[in-house]
Amino acid sequence: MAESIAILVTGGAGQVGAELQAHAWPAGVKVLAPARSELDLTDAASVAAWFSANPVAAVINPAAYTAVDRAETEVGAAFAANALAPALLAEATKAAGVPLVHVSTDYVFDGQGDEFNAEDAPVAPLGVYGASKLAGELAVRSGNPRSVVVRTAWVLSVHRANFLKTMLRLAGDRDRVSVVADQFGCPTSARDIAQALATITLRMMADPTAPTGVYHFVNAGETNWSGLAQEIFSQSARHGGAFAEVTPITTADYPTPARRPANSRLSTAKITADYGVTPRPWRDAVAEIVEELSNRSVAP
Ligand SMILES: NC(=O)C1=CN([C@@H]2O[C@H](COP(=O)(O)OP(=O)(O)OC[C@H]3O[C@@H](n4cnc5c(N)ncnc54)[C@H](OP(=O)(O)O)[C@@H]3O)[C@@H](O)[C@H]2O)C=CC1
Ligand SMILES: Cc1cn([C@H]2C[C@H](O)[C@@H](COP(=O)(O)OP(=O)(O)O[C@H]3O[C@@H](C)C(=O)[C@@H](O)[C@H]3O)O2)c(=O)[nH]c1=O
Ligand SMILES: [Mg+2]
Repeated sequence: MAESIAILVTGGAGQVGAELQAHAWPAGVKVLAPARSELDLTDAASVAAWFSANPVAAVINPAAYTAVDRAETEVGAAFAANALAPALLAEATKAAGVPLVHVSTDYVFDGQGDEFNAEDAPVAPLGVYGASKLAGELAVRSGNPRSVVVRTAWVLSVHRANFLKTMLRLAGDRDRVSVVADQFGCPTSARDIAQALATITLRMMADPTAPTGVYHFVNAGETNWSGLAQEIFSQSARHGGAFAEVTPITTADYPTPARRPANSRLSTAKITADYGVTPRPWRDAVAEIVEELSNRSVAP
């Protein structure tokens, strides 16, 4: 039997990391998802030791510090995970001669205008999280030219904490939820991102001349957080789950430590053209996640 090929997936307990582990990889591909205790991404010695003990054919890096508001005060932790760790992974993958596929965010943009942002639109993060993720992008691109940075946005899944699960929890004990209606973007299933990352990674492993650089991947269409909340509740109600009326409010009505972009829309034309990845509508992704959560909450 042929030996299997290993891929390192960081942040395996996160939303995207969990979906990458659950992904149906081709026979012969094995995913390694070490715990923090085995691989400390922010420690150069730990990263070097792990790579010398574990030969891999590619690295996918969804690990990140994702607490947007807390990052405003935990600047060191945000930059360690979001900028230093990608720099160390870029160095290690460059030395090993293998591709690095890194995950970034719409929060690198300041959210001017109302167009779908292309990959080369000017970046200007509004907060520490976005600034740390931008530093990570630059470290990846300069540290390993055989790399792809995939920016995504508004990630939803059955895993961990995310906006969808927060809304269902809030609806469990109140009839009405106030949600901002002046920040626009594209909700995205962590499962769909994992699929896109797998497609890119396998192609890069097979073809050293595969396209590199920055790509956007989000589900198709657009909404605002208030519209997303309404869709979550109407899907949930269909399954007999929690429901709340949504009161649309402005950003000014919902003060937070970190500023967020008013326009987070991302254009996906480039990933479709170069990698043949075509996102499904965001409502289909929401429906799948709400259904999966509602099946779980039904006692067997
Ligand atoms: N969530 C979102 O809405 C969006 C996310 N993104 C990006 O997508 C990627 C995936 O996000 P998502 O899956 O939601 O993230 P999660 O917050 O769900 O998971 C992040 C994972 O990274 C791990 N991690 C954090 N810091 C470190 C560290 N220093 N060393 C090792 N592991 C670490 C966490 O470990 P632990 O389990 O111990 O906490 C966790 O498993 C990230 O790069 C994020 O910036 C982009 C746009 C939107
Ligand atoms: C819980 C809640 C949030 N909101 C607002 C706050 C914010 O503007 C918006 C979304 O709330 P969140 O806390 O999910 O937002 P946030 O954590 O900023 O989500 C971001 O996470 C990072 C990691 C990313 O990379 C981004 O793409 C984006 O998904 O909704 C309300 O208006 N009402 C509410 O009851
Ligand atoms: Mg949040």
